[in-house]
Order: sequence, then C-alpha cells, then structure tokens
Amino acid sequence: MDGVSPGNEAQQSQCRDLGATSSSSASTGLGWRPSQLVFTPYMPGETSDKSQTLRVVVRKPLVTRLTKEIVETYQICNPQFKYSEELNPKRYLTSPSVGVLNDGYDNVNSDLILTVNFVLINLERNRRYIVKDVLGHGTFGQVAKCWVSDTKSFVAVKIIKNQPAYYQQALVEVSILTTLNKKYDPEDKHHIVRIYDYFVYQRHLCICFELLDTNLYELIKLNHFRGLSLSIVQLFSKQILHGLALLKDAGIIHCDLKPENILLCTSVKPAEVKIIDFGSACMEDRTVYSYIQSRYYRSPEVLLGYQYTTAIDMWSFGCIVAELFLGLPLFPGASEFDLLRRMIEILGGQPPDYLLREAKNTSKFFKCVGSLQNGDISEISSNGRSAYQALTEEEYETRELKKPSIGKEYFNHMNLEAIVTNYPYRKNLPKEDIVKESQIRLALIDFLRGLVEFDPAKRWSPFQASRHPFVTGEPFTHPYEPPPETPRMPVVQGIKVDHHPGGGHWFAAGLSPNVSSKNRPSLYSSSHFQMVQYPPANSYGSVGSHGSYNDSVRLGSSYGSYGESSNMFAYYSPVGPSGMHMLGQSSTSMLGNSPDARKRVIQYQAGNGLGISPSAGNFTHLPLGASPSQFTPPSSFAQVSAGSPGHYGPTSPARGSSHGSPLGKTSAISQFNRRKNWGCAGSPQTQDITFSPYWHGQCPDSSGHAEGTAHVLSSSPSYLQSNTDAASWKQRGGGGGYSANQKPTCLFMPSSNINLQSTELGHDTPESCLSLPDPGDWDPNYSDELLLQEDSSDVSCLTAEFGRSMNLGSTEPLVGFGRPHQVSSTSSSISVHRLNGPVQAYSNVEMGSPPAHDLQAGYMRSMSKPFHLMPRILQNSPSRFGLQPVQRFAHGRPTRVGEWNQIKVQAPPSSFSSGEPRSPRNNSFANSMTWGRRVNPPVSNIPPASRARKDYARID
Ligand SMILES: Nc1ncnc2c1ncn2[C@@H]1O[C@H](COP(=O)(O)OP(=O)(O)OP(=O)(O)O)[C@@H](O)[C@H]1O
Repeated sequence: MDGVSPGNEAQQSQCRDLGATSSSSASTGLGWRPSQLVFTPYMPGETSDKSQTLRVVVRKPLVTRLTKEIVETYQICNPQFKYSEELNPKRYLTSPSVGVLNDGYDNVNSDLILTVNFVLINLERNRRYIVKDVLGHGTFGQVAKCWVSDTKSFVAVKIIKNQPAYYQQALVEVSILTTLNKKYDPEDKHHIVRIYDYFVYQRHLCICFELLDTNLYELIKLNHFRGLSLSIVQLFSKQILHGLALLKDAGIIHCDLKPENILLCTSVKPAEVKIIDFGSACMEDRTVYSYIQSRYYRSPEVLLGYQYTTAIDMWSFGCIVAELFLGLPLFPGASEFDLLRRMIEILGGQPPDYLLREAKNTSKFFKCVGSLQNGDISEISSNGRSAYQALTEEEYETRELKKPSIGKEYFNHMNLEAIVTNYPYRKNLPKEDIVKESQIRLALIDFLRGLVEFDPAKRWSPFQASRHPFVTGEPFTHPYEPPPETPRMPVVQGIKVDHHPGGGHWFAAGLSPNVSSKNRPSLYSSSHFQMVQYPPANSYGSVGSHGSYNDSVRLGSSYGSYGESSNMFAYYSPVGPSGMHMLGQSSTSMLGNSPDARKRVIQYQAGNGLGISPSAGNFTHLPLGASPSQFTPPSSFAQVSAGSPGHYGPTSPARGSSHGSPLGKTSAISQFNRRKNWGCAGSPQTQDITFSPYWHGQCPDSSGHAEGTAHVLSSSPSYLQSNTDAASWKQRGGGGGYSANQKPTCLFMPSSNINLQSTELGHDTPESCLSLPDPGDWDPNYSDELLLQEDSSDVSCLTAEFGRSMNLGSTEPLVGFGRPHQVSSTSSSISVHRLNGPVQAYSNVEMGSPPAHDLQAGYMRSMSKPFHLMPRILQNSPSRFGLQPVQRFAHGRPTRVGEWNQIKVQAPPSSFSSGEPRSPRNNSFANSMTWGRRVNPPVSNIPPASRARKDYARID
C-alpha cells in the first residue's frame, strides 16, 4: 500500500515527473499509467512548496480557474504548457465579418473588419493601436478599445466607415474637438472628451480619444431605470453645464446631446462625466441640418423647423436632467407629433407665436385660429391667446394622411410639477429627509422650467443655469431670476459674404438653408444668440477642399479652410500640409479660431485657391464644415454674391423639399455618396447649380442678418465663474411655499392609456413595481459577468465604485490636461469586477438607493430597431471593462497650432502590411463563424436605447 500512499514522496515525485513512462509507473506497481503524464494527480496531504502554492490557488472559485485564469491553471498542471496568442483563432469584433469591400478589409457596411489584436497603425507617428474590444457602434462606424504599448494605456479609437461623406463629417468632429480641447479647454476642466490622435488606416479615418467608461443611459439602465439621487443629478448637471458653457463660448452646437453621449470618467477621482460625440456638431452660425438631435431630446425649434442656436443643447440638457432624476425620458415621443403633444401636455403652453409664424413645419402640427390683420396673422388672437392651436390626432391624420404614432404614457401625472413632486421617494427615507428632498425637488422643477422652455430666446444659457440654486446648492426660496448674460457687441459688418454657392457655408448670417430668417431679431435678445466683435484676423474656417483620400497615399485635403488673396483662414486642419496650401499667400494664418469670415472679401480664385486640393483626385472640391449635406459642389469659383437664394444642386438635402434636410445625417451622407457616383469630380467648371423651385428656405438676408450669428471665439471661456463650492450639495431647508407657476394649457386631452400605477408621494411598494426582464434575456454576457463576480470578495459594481469615488462635499475636482490615469494594477483588477457587476451591488452605492418605482413598466415597449441594442450589449462586455491604463496617456502631441497642422494623415499604400493577413477573408473560418462577437438576440421588450431614439433618418 506504500506504493499508493499520498505520503510517499518518491511516488509523488514520480507522479509529478512529466516524463514518466508507463514502464516507470509499472515499476511502482500502480498499474496502468499514461505514457505521457501531463496532469499530476491532486494530493491533498502534500506539504511541498508547490502544493502550498496550489492550495492558495484552490481558494479561487473553480469558474475563475477554468475561465479567465485558464492559462495559469494549465501551467500549474503542466509547466511545459506554453500559451501563444498567435495560435488563437481570430476573434471577430465586427459584424458582419465577411470582407467584401476594400480588398476584403471592409464588410458590406464599409466598416473595417476588426479582430482581437488587430493593429491600427498611425504611420506618421509610428504608433500602433492594438484592438482589444469594441466599445460601441454609431452612425459613423465602430469605436474600439485599443492598447497603446508606447504609452502603456488604453484608448478609444473611432474607426470611421470607409465612405467619403462619413470621412468628411468625421473630419469636422476632429476639427471641432481639437479646437475645443486645445484652444478652449487646454487644461481639461470642462468635461469634454479629449482627442489624442487621428490618422488613416486602410482607408479608414481613425480618431483616437481618451478611454471613458459607461454612459449615463447605461447607468440608468443598471439602476433598472430608476432615477439617480438628487445629489448625483446636481453634480452631473453642474459638470455638463461646464461643458455646455464652453461650447457656447466657442459658438458650437453639439446637436446630439443625450444620456448616451455623456460618459463616466472613473479614471479620475472623484469620478466625473464627459461629453462625447461631436459628429453632429456644427458652428452656431453655420447650421445646416434641419433634422438634428435625437428625438426624445429634440428641441421645439428644431422640431418645427425654426432656426436654431446653442439653446437647443440646453433643451436637451433639461431633458437629460429630468431623465436622470426620473430614470425615464421626460418626452419619450414615438413620433414628432407625439413628442410635441407630450411637451405641450407636460409643460403647459406651446412655442411662442413668433416662432410658430416663421417655422417651416408649423402647419404640420398647428392650425391657425388667430385673426388676420393686414393680411398677416395676428400674433395674439382677440382673447389674448395664441393664434395657433395644436392639431388633434384626428386633424393631424387628416392633414398628413397617416396616423401619428403615439407612445405609451409613463407618468400618472401629466405636468412637470406633479411628475417631479410625486415621484416616489427612496425607501426608508426618514421623514425629515423627505421634507428636505421635497424642497430640492422644488428647486429642480424651477431649474427644469428654465431649461425646457419653449421660447429659445428665453431659455437659460449655461451660465445662467449654472447659477441656479439647484446647481449651486443654495437654499431655494423663490423662483430663480437668472442674471443677464454678458452683453456682446454686434459685429461691425464691413463685407457681406453670402453662403458658398455650393452648399452649407452660410458666411453671411449663419443661416441654415433650412430655416427661416425673418424672426432673427427676436433671437438677438436671447442669451443664446448674442453677438460679439471679432478680432479682425480670425477665422473658423469654412470653405475648403477635402481632397482625396482614396486616390492618394498622402491625404491632400485642405479641409476647413478658405482663402483670399492676402489671408488664409483655417480650422485646425486635421489633414496634411496640403491642407495648408493656401498658406503661402498668407500673411496671417488664424487657425482654429475664426471668427468673422464676413469681414473679408473672399475672392475665390478661379480654379484654385479655394477648396481645391492638389490631390483632390476624383472628388470635387467641397465646401466643408458641419455637415455632409453641404457637399453640393459649388458652381464656380467666381466671387460669391450675397443673397443668392437656393443655390443648391439637385442632391442637396436642403433642396427639393420644404423640409430642408428631412433625412438628416444619414440622408445627407447617402446623397453625398450618390453625388459622388454621379461623377461630380475635379473640375469646378463642370459643376452646375440647379435652382430648386421647391426650396423654401430663406435666403440669408444679405443686409440684415449677416452679423446675427457671429459669436465669440475667445480664447478663454467667458463664463468661468462657476461656484466652486457648489459641489457641496447641502440639503438645506427654506424655500417652502414655492408654488410652481405652471400654466397648463393642455391642448391635448390626456391620453387614456396611462398604464402606470400611482406614483403618489410616499414609499414605493413592491407591488407597485413591475419587474423588468432579466438582463440575461437579452444580454449574452450577463451571466458570464455574474459568474465572474465570484472571483473576488471585494466585487462591487461600477456604480458602487463610482459612488465611492464621489466626494460630494468637495470642491471642483482638479483635473488637467493629460492628467494621469493612474490606476494601479491592483485597482485595475478591482475595477474589472466592479464594472462587471451591474446591478447587485447598486443598492450599496453611496449616492443613495434610487427610489424604486414602477415607471419602467410603461417604458417596456417593443424596439422597432433591435439592432440598435448592440452598442449597449457591447458596453456590458466583460472585456470592455478590462484593465485600465496604468500610466498616463501622453502622446506627446504637438500643442502648438502650427505643429498640429503639420501632422499628416496618410493612407497607407495598398501593399502595406500591418502584420495582419492581407485579407481577412482568408482568415475567417470556413463556416464564417465569428469568434468573440456578441450575438444580438431578438429583443422585443426592453427600454429603447439610443439608436431607437434617433430618427435622423426618417420623417415622422
Ligand atoms: N471615448 C470613449 N470611451 C469609451 N467609449 C466610447 C468613447 N467614445 C465612444 N464610445 C462608445 O462608442 C459609442 C459610439 O460612439 P459615438 O457616439 O462617438 O459614435 P457615433 O457614430 O458618432 O454615434 P452616433 O450614431 O450617436 O452619432 C458610444 O455610444 C460609446 O458607447
């Protein structure tokens, strides 16, 4: 029996001998032994060093050892086991993963087919980005989490679809974000995502951002669509306002503000939020799209087709604040009609008559009930009420010949005050805390009233909103009177320059071709629409050439610039020196900072000098700016005459329809591509203008409005007077007796299908809470994450860490440009677990358990676009929350503007080899099965995600 005794050292040693043979085992008398002993038997009584090590490992859950530590487990069992990543089968991250375009590099959607460890290379800087996971998808392409070994850090790289229009629009994002980062926020204090790098790889523009964490929609989702605590709402509001104030100072409209585009940044302590996705952004005086903003967050003026300003972002911001508190969108309109109906019902009142009189789409939603005076509609009818009345559902159907989509009602109460006041309080909240919170809720109501204000001219600016007691934490005693905005001087208009004839650059007045101009003066008094005197030699470029990226190895765009005989003005040009080709004539080069194009005579030089890149290749010179819808080729390079209306080619979204750009971004992009296919190439002389008889947009008034949309591009934000101790949210008493001043002029009858149970003041009861579907039903990663939670006793979820990192009593966090992402390897691994634990630990979050309620019940509705869930699913990917950067990301990017413009974007030669197989096609499995790609299961009943909210591409 000695021969089999565990205590027999000789025997154990022999068993561990991997070279043991059957003969040797036979000699021990153990009977059959495998000829090649790979695994050693487990010996419980072992006392050797090795067995002790083993015993430590054994404490870890089996699932850990067999999953994420499988390599170590193998090596313990077999020291000769060697792991080699190269031998792994490819794990595709892009779907579909079949390469059909771009020599097999791109799939049918023009997305670069990514696999785990695919390497994106910035040849110019010899920097390699190793793809580790996909963080999300968007209109423009994919966002990958990449490892940069130079800096030993992770970054997020947005890989733009390989199509010219997407490429062009992405350049706008690069330009705007670069300007914001470098010029307006060099110290990274304003909650705007940082851009680190950009380059072209395999014909895809890649934009490298700092890596952020989950977005606010996900955060609410993790919380089962229950609202966040007021202190968190206050903190986030303050931070977002910082960002919006910066945008306003820069004269930039984000155009797509929503919870999905506000991401947590947990690499700094205390954690903060940042605004991302400037892919829809535009300059305030160069608005081009008429259909912008995701529907739930769409402002009335955009919905109605009125001219818009940075005030539209404040509307969206108000919707976001409400959603953070309620856990549900305030206006979850299933269609634009439904959206407007909800606005009118919840807010009371309606858009002002001046706006309704001028907006393009008024007749779609309103009927005129006012009297006619001098052939014009009287603004106020005889009884003092509006001359416009919202259409009923039936009237809308009669006019539009289709039933409007009407979504479910989620709130029992149909006005803002009642919705907020009656929202269930957190469980077990002491009575005195309920009293305190009720006061803060009154402040919140007042705050929201100033944001979701129908009249854009009266809507608060970021500066004004940031002074509200809800944000500052001061006692709320009476309705807030915002301080006046710093007055700005009108531009002295020397030269009037109209829009570029080719499309969207509206030098003269910042007019969108899609919006009316008549009521412009009404906006001059708006806190969002103030004028400034520009320094004489600045420009925020506009007309330019985009060059070719398909046909040349080195990109030759002069994006975002325009020239004149003696000066050249340009954006931060994200492309190479050819983008600066006009610089030679320039005695002044103003980069990124642009102001008043209108002060100069723009002499478009025939055939060159404006917008023609030497490497323009097969694309025409295009006016570049905020939108692909601008990509109508200009007719000539003759001097642009002011006030030329409707100079749009047949494919401009701004033409052919009174709706301007009804299909928005998607449409514009596709139209651009179509146009490109029509062969609008190279020579400017070959391009014609088609005057559209259908265009209803207003010609910019060459005399009157040119100065109207000017804005400051000052080098330092003017609003920086934030209350630094506002982060200390004190729930003080006072303010009692505030009565919200609502005028519920409900033109719509409350919908009868309110399906919520009571949300009366009081603690929510379990029976009032309808359960959400199990996330595992739609999230294939969900169970994995739960399993992995066993791995550590200190597991908690993202929000727990986030809550812990909150220091609500602190002053403004000190954050700076390129601040360290100092997450030790230890904390990194902890964060993996935390991030992976979506819901379970949430109740422990310091931010307070959000009130349970049943509102999500009404939120459950079928997704018309289930594929839109994909980014959400991917966001939950365990690997998404992998190791955080262990040291600061420092690209050593040039900080001077001139240097920035020297950076070239190169398209690698077709023969370029990245170490990846030339054609992904060759490397896919025979059955095309993809590895590592999360399947998108059919989803029928979950809260809508961002994509479902976005209806750029449709007309309601
Ligand atoms: N810096 C970042 N860090 C982490 N994740 C990011 C980052 N930037 C983007 N993402 C993820 O990628 C997704 C898509 O990014 P983004 O919104 O910029 O793309 P898009 O194509 O412009 O989208 P949209 O269709 O909304 O315009 C985001 O929702 C987010 O989940």
